[in-house]
Amino acid sequence: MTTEKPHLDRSAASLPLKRQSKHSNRPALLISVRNGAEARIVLEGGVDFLDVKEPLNGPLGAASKETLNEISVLMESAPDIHFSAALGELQNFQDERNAFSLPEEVDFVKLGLSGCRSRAEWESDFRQLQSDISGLTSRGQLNWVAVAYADHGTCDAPTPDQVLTLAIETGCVGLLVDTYSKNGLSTFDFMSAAELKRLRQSCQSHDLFFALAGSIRPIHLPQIRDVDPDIIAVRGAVCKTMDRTGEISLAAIEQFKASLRAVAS
Ligand SMILES: O=C[C@H](O)COP(=O)(O)O
Repeated sequence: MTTEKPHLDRSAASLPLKRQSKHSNRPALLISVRNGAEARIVLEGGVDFLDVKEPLNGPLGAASKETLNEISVLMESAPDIHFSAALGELQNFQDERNAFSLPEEVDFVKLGLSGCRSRAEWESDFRQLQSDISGLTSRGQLNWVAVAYADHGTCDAPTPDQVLTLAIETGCVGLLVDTYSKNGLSTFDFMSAAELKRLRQSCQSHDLFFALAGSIRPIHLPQIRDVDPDIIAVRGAVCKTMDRTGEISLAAIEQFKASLRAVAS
């Protein structure tokens, strides 16, 4: 079992978070969990960001209020680990709005933009939602992460460049590139390392962090080293049999972290 100390200080979540992990010569690690049992395993394995989502509800499927509350209690004893929550897709949020609740321990939120590209008002809807959610939470400030889908063409989402512009204009703290269709294809099946690197550089010049997800596997780590993201975000890679709808395993976390260290060294 690794006892590696998480190296991001949640008290510094107000940023600049970008490049905080660089002294360790590897990107920060985000792992998405779906319940308290998985959160315990991830906290034991060591992580920089604990993210909560329900994979059966979509790539950024929101978890239930009960799950978020259960994990919030665990996060009280992990003050140096960032806590993020997926809120689902902007196009569905109105339906879910009445049931919406966010524990105040959550530092980062992310929302998908599938179905938005062909809607003229998607940017104003995003802004409106940011402001509505601030009003619905007891937190004074939430850190928003804009999500670009590498397979935007298959889910009618804005392009990564359009999402980056939105992120800059709406005060997001970071940009996450992920995949919408969790069907075995990875971000690298849709975008080259050079394209991702260019996005990372644009993020850097606008003081945004750049996070990379999308069925990332150890085989992608050499390309990822080239891209040099601030954060690598995974779920499937640390699940038993690498099935993101399955259970997270401590052995898989340790193996993935060992691969990360090997590529970084
Ligand atoms: O936020 C990141 C996602 O949970 C990544 O999930 P995945 O590795 O199964 O594509």
